[in-house]
Amino acid sequence: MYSVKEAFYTLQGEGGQAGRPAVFCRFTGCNLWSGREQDRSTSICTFCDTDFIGTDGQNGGRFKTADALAAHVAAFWPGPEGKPLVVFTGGEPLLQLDTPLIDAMHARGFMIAVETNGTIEAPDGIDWLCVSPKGRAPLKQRSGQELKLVYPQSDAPPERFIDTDFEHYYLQPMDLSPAGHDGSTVQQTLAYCMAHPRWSLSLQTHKITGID
Ligand SMILES: C[S@@+](CC[C@H](N)C(=O)[O-])C[C@H]1O[C@@H](n2cnc3c(N)ncnc32)[C@H](O)[C@@H]1O
Ligand SMILES: Nc1nc2[nH]cc(C(=O)O)c2c(=O)[nH]1
Ligand code: SF4
Ligand SMILES: [Mg+2]
Repeated sequence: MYSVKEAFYTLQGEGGQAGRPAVFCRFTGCNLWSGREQDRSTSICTFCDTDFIGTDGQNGGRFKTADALAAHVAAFWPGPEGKPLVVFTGGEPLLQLDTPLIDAMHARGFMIAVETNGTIEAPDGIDWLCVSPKGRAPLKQRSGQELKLVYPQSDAPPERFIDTDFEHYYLQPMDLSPAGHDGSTVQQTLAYCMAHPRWSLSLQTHKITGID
């Protein structure tokens, strides 16, 4: 059984695939925060910008089989043009994404991208793995296509992650508004990138353009 908060067609907003049309499938639940505001400040991950509780979002639901969920996701791709892309996110997608679902998406011609916090080792077969380490959480998944660290995090400085094996290294400014703070972290982040040029800036472009 898979629990999905929401599924929708949009553009990937972040990282190395930013701008690319994709179907997003957001799984319910996370291992680093309950999703309840009263637990935010005492959680390992405190700055999350996402509602991942329940199955009540747009096109959300519970799916008994990998094939049923793959068919649901594939139905949002608009037609035969281009290589279809699905982004599995959450919550924490690696609590639910498994080999049968990977195989069912590949069987439908999809490239599979995943956004994970890196605390759970990824299954084989993911085509674009984005790992985004969180605070003091141990990093188990140390390779992939991109490491995309939200910056700044006092418990997770960029220096801690240079001994990993990713094709691309991004710093993404922390959006402080979900936790009720104002102020921009963009200038701090671009200054760090310019001083440490192994890192590139990732902006959350969907928030700039106003899409999901
Ligand atoms: C909501 S998370 C879901 C996937 C997974 N649990 C993770 O943390 O990578 C999706 C992406 O949004 C990023 N993110 C979450 N809250 C953010 C915030 N307040 N500012 C900037 N990026 C944020 C995460 O680091 C991650 O790269
Ligand atoms: N457009 C868009 N791009 C995204 N990239 C990662 C997202 C996520 O929440 O995982 C996200 C999202 O929520 N929307
Ligand atoms: S690990 Fe990801 S989904 Fe979980 S609370 Fe943090 S940003 Fe949100
Ligand atoms: Mg998001």
